[in-house]
Amino acid sequence: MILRLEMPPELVLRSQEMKQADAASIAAGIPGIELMRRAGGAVAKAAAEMLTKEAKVVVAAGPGQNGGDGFVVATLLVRQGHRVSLGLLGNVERLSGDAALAAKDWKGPVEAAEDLPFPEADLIVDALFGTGIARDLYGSARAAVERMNASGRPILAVDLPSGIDGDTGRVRGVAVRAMRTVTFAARKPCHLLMPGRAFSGDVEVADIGITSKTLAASGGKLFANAPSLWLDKLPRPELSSHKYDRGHTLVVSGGATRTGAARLAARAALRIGSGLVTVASPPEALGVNAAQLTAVMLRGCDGPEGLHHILQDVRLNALVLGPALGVHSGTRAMVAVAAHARRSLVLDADALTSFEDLASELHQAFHYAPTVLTPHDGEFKRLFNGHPDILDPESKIERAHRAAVYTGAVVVLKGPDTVIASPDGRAAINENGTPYLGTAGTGDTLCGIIAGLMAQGMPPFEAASAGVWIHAEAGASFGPGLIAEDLAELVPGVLRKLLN
Ligand SMILES: NC(=O)C1=CN([C@@H]2O[C@H](COP(=O)(O)OP(=O)(O)OC[C@H]3O[C@@H](n4cnc5c(N)ncnc54)[C@H](OP(=O)(O)O)[C@@H]3O)[C@@H](O)[C@H]2O)[C@H](O)CC1
Ligand SMILES: [K+]
Repeated sequence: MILRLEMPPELVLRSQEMKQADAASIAAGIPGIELMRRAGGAVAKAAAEMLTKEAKVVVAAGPGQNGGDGFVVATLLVRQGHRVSLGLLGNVERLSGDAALAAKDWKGPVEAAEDLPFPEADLIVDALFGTGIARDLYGSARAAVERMNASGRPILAVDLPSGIDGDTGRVRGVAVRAMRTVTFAARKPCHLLMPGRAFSGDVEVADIGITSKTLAASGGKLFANAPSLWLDKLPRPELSSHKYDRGHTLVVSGGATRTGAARLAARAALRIGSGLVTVASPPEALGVNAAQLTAVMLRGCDGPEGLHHILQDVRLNALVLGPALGVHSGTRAMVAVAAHARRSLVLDADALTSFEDLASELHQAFHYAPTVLTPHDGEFKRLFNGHPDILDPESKIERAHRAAVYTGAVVVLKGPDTVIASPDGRAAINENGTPYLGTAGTGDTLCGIIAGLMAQGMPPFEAASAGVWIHAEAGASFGPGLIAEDLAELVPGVLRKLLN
């Protein structure tokens, strides 16, 4: 992993934002047809890398500008000596704008997409649909995609695989399974969100002359989660700093038979650099915890009143609440005490599901307590049951964003494509997840990492984004056989790569 500090965060643009960037570039003097020629040129270059001379390329073009790109690709590949057949969904007279201009450059026959010989192709170029897909594919559009996939031949997708929704990554009925995708100027959410990420294959971003300034003016709040987004805010211990400078994380433990989650979170908080870590344990679990803790300290904590008493110590500046606390009013009362204590909070598991059907109690509840919620899909659905305005959006980014605005907390909506959303509109999509993290207790470890970063002063959005990335990187560095107990011990290796 080569980390260059000067690398700016990678912007991800939604379809509408991309259209604005297009228009701004055209207004700044780059004709649309020139953008299309550059886009097609980038695809043709990628295709040529995948082909031997004389190879047979089959280009499937659609009725819009994505199809226009396809005409450009076909024209260029013929000039490079390849055998190219092009089929169009719809008829060429109905093409408009730049696509019509691109079609004029194509000197070969325009076949019907339905008749294209996909099985004979050395390479199929998918230029049916891009960001303009407006509904589920049906009829001849659906048939073309199904025949492309059935051919078993390698497919190079233009901008994004046809049938994938650019903003949500969802399959609109059926979608092309591409080996490779060439997109333009910036990646779209579908290249990072599942299943769009899987359908896109290897994604290459081609520079077609749209400046980063134009992109930032058109988008600017959606990012790929990577060190470039938060490395500048990652705590770096100074020689002079001592443990009290690096915060004090408090993890509230469950009852005598449910204490492991708190210890996993506590160990992770220590490993990520929290100066001190304490487990607040119910009296009946003190013995169990004491027998298994060393550098992590231990205090008795009897319910919400006990927590209120402990929090008189203002040095306790970050809390983890939730894992194994139980789904009941006592847990809700603990959350209320923590929120009023104005410390950094990470709420997970039972601290979330205790508010099932009571999400209104979390409405704007965290103004004074920098808070991160870390639900997986199931917990999210239970927590916001009865809030269709939050649950309904098809976009995972939109759901997480609305939950963040509603609660006032940063929301980490976990999955293979975890989305981190802030109430201020920023969001990041994580893509270094590994299936090996799907084992008991890894969520507890993530809570500890995020809380430990906030204990050291990292703001909640950056702490959550960095925590998700570091957590996944640690899991991926271990691979098969990973169990939650391994994760915290793998954090130092990831920190070394980040901080050296
Ligand atoms: N800077 C850039 O990113 C550039 C992008 N380019 C390419 O432009 C496309 C976006 O082009 P657009 O025309 O907006 O959209 P599409 O080509 O993806 O498709 C729209 C047409 O498809 C029809 N449509 C939509 N859904 C369906 C469906 N389910 N079944 C059948 N037909 C469908 C739609 O017709 P309507 O009936 O909905 O009006 C449109 O005709 C982008 O992806 C890039 O590839 C530029 O070329 C270069 C710069
Ligand atoms: K496409």
